[in-house]
Order: sequence, then structure tokens, then C-alpha cells
Amino acid sequence: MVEIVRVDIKKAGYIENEAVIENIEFDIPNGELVGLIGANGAGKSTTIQAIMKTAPFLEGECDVETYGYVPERPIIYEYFTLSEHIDFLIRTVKQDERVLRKRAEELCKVFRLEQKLHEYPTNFSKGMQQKVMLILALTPTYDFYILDEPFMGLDPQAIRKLIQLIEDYKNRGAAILMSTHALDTAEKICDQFVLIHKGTLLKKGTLEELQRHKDEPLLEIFDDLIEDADHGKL
Ligand SMILES: Nc1ncnc2c1ncn2[C@@H]1O[C@H](COP(=O)(O)OP(=O)(O)OP(=O)(O)O)[C@@H](O)[C@H]1O
Repeated sequence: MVEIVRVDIKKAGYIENEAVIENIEFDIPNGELVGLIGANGAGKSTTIQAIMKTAPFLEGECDVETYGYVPERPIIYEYFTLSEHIDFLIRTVKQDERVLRKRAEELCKVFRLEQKLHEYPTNFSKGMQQKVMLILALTPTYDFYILDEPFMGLDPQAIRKLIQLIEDYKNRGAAILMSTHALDTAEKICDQFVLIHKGTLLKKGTLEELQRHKDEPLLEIFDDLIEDADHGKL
């Protein structure tokens, strides 16, 4: 098992030599959840694309090969039922088929989709499609998971269940990177934070390391850091 996932991106973007993000460097220790925080357009998803080596322009590296991934927007195969999506995953992932099938079944139950196995996710609601993405990403056993805004569209029950799953995966030693705008949830469940602003790393650390006074909420920390950065104080 990898001890730690090291992210060291010099530059990344969508067009050759046009960097959207620069100098993003942080670690995701195993057994920890790292929150990737930033305003709309700050560069969170681009950072994730760079980690996965799918950014069209990329300088720098991240030493990960296999990982579970929840994309920013659901990626659904139009002509596959939920069950066929799971079959396809099982055929592509080189892990014990029985273990994968059992895990997929459990996750379908957790997210209450076990009655929908023979229906087409393309016709599912937004939250149900998000649950499909979670089931597919969390079925295989990996050392590393990347969750790009995983709470998007989920009902409160599903959010609670996902938080429990994240806890379970951390406890078995997985490193997890999660981008989110749900700062009140993030501050309760993340071990560390990486704050991104205008394509650069504004600050990283635990909540305690980022707080300037006791009990300062993450939103306030982040707002003030952005304010300082925009006024050249950082
Ligand atoms: N496929 C793409 N092609 C070109 N530019 C892109 C593409 N995706 C994102 N960008 C640009 O890169 C910048 C960073 O976007 P990114 O999606 O990384 O932000 P984000 O922090 O994930 O935002 P959000 O919170 O809105 O999801 C933005 O200026 C955006 O317009």
C-alpha cells in the first residue's frame, strides 16, 4: 500500500502552455481525508484532472496509478442499465469478481438503488445519478479515492451514509481527496484542507493550523485568506 499520495503539479491546463493552475503541491496521507476547497473556477477540478493525468497540458507529477473517481458531473452510458454499469465495471477492474459484486450489491442497498438495477440511470434523478457514480467509484478496493463534489444532489440521508462510508474507507487505510463547497460538512470530516484560489495554492493544513482563533469556521478562514490574497497581503 502507498504510504502517502504526493501531488506536485507545476502547471496544468486545457491548452498547451496555458496554465490554469500552477504550483499546487500537497500530500494525502493514507487513512486521511483531504478537502480541496476553492471558489467556482478556482481550479479544483483542474487539479483533479492533473492528478489523474487527464489534463491536456500538464507539467509535474502525482505518483498514483489506480484510484476510484467520482467525477464532477455524472458520466452515464445511455444504453446501459444500472446492473450493466456494474457488470462493465467488474469486467474492467482487475479484482476478485465475487468481492466486487458483493460490494456493489451492498452499496446499491446503502444508497437505496437495489430496486432500480434493471432501469436506465440516464432516466434517474440528479441525486440518483450521483449515487450511481458513488457506487461505481467505491465498489473496487483502492488505496486512493478522488471525490469531486461527491455531495452534489444527494439527500440528507445519502449525505450521512456517504460520510459513514468515507470514515470506513479511511479506517481501512485509504487516502481520500474530496473537492467540495459544503464547508460546514468539510470542516467536520476532513483531516486536512488545501485551499485553492485563482489556480494557486493559497494555504494548506489542518483546521487548527488554519484557524487564527479557536473555533473559527472554515468559511471565515477562507474568506479572509482570499481577501488578503486579493489585496496582496499574502
Ligand atoms: N474543459 C475545459 N476547457 C477549458 N477550460 C476549462 C475547462 N474546464 C475548466 N476550465 C477553466 O479552468 C478554470 C478552473 O476551472 P475548474 O473547473 O478547475 O474550477 P473548479 O474550482 O473546479 O470550479 P467549480 O467549483 O465551479 O467546479 C476555469 O477558468 C475554467 O473556465
